[in-house]
Amino acid sequence: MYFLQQPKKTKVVLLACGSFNPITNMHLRMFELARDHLEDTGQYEVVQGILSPVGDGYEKKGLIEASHRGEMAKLAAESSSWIGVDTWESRQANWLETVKVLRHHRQELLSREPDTDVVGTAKAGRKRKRMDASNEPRLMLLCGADMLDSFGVPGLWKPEDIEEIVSSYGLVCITRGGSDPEAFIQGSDLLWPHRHNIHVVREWVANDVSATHIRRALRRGHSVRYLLPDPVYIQERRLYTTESEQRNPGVVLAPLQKHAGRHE
Ligand SMILES: Nc1ncnc2c1ncn2[C@@H]1O[C@H](COP(=O)(O)OP(=O)(O)OP(=O)(O)O)[C@@H](O)[C@H]1O
Ligand SMILES: O=C(O)c1ccc[n+]([C@@H]2O[C@H](COP(=O)([O-])O)[C@@H](O)[C@H]2O)c1
Repeated sequence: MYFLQQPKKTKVVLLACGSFNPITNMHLRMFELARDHLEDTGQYEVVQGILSPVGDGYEKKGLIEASHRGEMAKLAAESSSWIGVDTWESRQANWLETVKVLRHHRQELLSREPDTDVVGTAKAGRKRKRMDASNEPRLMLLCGADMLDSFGVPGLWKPEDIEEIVSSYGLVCITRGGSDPEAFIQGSDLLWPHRHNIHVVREWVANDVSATHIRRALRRGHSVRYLLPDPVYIQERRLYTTESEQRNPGVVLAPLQKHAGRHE
């Protein structure tokens, strides 16, 4: 009797870059949606999710210190067994293009010491062994549809960076009100050749919670409970009140004008 061998699943690590100012329930939900979608194809096993808050060098209007954003993200991720926060990006002195953040994390994955690959006896001690490229998990960028749309903003992303992201890494994009990722890919000569590397995940439960809405509610003294994982950290430090917004008064990086519709 012959049994068909199950093809080996590709292990995937999802990386989400963004302000997370502050982290919302939807930021965490993106990971769950992406994992279900990829694993439903039968081809992938999602093994890790990484939240990478952008550094202070991003200087976006209303962006509070990376230390606070990172801490809130860490507290939020405590509820997950597979999503974590990596502050490497936010600890860099200057803002970094997303492709550089991806390169860094791929390098980290390559030099990671997986338990299964540890060789040597107790006497010899643990011996470091580099993971070979064949069992290296694949790193993919996770984003919402507005971030995909931003690829089309002239001068915002370098075309060669976009090309590298979609060809060498791959993209998982969660739909978001007001964006049509399929139409965007269809209309882009840069993305179309790499369409098989771009996974569009439809979020059927319309959920357009955004950090902008949360910051606005906080400025007005309104409740943000159930929109984000832990409002206590914010309340105790009086973050996102009018006074705390003075850190980057009026600063909107030229590239960020893409957000003009959603940001005050
Ligand atoms: N409601 C949502 N649906 C789908 N994707 C989302 C949603 N909220 C955030 N994202 C995605 O999460 C990532 C990080 O987003 P970001 O930190 O900019 O959050 P945001 O809520 O859009 O913030 P802001 O309102 O300050 O622009 C981006 O890829 C963004 O597209
Ligand atoms: O790499 C780029 O050229 C690039 C251009 C614009 C934005 N990004 C990244 O996209 C993310 C956008 O986050 P946000 O909160 O401004 O929507 C953030 O992580 C930025 O570093 C990256």
